Amino acid sequence: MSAQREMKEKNPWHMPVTIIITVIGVIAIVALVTVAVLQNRPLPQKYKYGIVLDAGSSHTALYIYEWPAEKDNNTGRAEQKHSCKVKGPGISSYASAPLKAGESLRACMQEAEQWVPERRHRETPLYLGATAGMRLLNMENSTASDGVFRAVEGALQKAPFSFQGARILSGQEEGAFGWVTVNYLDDRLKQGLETTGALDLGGASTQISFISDKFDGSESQSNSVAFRLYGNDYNLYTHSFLCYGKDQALRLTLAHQTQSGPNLISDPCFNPGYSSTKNYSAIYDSPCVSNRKPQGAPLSFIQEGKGNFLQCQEVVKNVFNFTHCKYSQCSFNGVFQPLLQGPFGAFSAYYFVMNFLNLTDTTIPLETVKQKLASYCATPWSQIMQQHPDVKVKYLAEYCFSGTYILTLLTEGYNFTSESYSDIKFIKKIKGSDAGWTLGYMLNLTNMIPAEAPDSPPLPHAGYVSIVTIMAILLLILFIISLRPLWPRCSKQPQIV
Ligand SMILES: Nc1ccn([C@@H]2O[C@H](COP(=O)(O)OP(=O)(O)OP(=O)(O)O)[C@@H](O)[C@H]2O)c(=O)n1
Ligand SMILES: [Ca+2]
Repeated sequence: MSAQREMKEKNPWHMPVTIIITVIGVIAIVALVTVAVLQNRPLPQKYKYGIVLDAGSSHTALYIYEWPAEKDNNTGRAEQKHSCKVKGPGISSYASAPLKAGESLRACMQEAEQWVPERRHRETPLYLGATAGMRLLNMENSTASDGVFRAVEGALQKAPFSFQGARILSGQEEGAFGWVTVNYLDDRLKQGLETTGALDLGGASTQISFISDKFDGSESQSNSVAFRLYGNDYNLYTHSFLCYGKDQALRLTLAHQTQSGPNLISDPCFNPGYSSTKNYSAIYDSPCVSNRKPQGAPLSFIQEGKGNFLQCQEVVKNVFNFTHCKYSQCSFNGVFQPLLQGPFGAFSAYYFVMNFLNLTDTTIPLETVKQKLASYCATPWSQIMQQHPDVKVKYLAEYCFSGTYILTLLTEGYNFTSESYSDIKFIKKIKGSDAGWTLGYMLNLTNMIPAEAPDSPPLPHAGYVSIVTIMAILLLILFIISLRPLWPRCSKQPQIV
């Protein structure tokens, strides 16, 4: 008993000095880790916002983007926080009542005031970009398009945001910014990965944009856009076909079918049993077809559906001109196009139409897709209406035409084959943000994509915390080992009998 007590007394771990040193050591290490971790902890997130109005030919939509405030041009990604569809038609339809174009935006602007925190309102940039509808109106009647711009500018200046102007995007910009959006959202630009081509189908124009290894811009400079993004150089091929959006293309096919000014056309692109009276002046009231209006045509004609996909395809082919090409290769209408290089993301009306037709799966062979579309086109109009009571009749009536137009544009126009068709993905959103030109447009105007790769901290925060903790534990172990001379030597000592 007394030997045991003696040993206890000699055990340095029971000596006050050792205990104090150990406690101080442990406290110092815990304090070191805590301070290091807290000091370098990411600051609480603050967000910035940007608003873009997409004034398309068929409608206007407002998009609100949000991104972490400290990381504008670094690692944070801008994301779509909210979107609002403006009620009514596109702003170009208000040519004769421009003030109404401004008024139409009010409801969505009020929504934007709710979605962007009030303290950020004044610094939030607001842009309006108009596309093919306003391009056509400007060609047709520039006074009217100026009037529409004045009215929408007046309405947007009243908003509490930092209005940065309303303008018409060039076709090149529309194509290029759509491509930037898709690749930015997929994180392909920052990581320097292989990029995705962008296919955008609107109501009045359509864009195709992709990187082709065979394209350096020299063969057709008007189709070339050069970028330096995150330290990588890109030479993008892009083309916008004005009048080849879905609605204008329908006018082109109707113009083709009404060349001789008949009272009745039997239209293979509409379901059997569909019948509608249309005004000649309404069809030809667009610079895309105005010069083709037949002389002495009656006021109106009756369009009757025949529902024949193959015949519809023949009618649609007529809107593409393949007779001339001054380059090594062309898509159509004498426009240069390098060899297709996928993958591709196809959005806007490509998605709306193919999604309605249940044909977004491109792993299905192209022949099967055509058969399914043929069977949709042959379905009686009464049955289609019965099956889709909630779909707008205008859209519903046009899906056979639209599906046929999309397949014809892709295969005959752009030269997609049965194999390369599967390189296309019909998409609406990427990681919660709509595919379209608006995000790319805002990123460009706010300089949010740097030309050079941003400097990033050598270690992410989690890695930093782990290393500091491991080092501190190692120090503690070292410290304990350094106290070894003071360790009790009793337990393993041979017993002397
Ligand atoms: N559920 C829907 C929604 C739209 N559409 C069609 O899709 C086209 C509009 O596509 P969108 O990308 O919104 O065109 P805009 O941006 O308005 O036109 P643009 O880009 O040419 O200016 C219109 O023809 C419209 O009839 C459709 O078929 N089904
Ligand atoms: Ca559009």
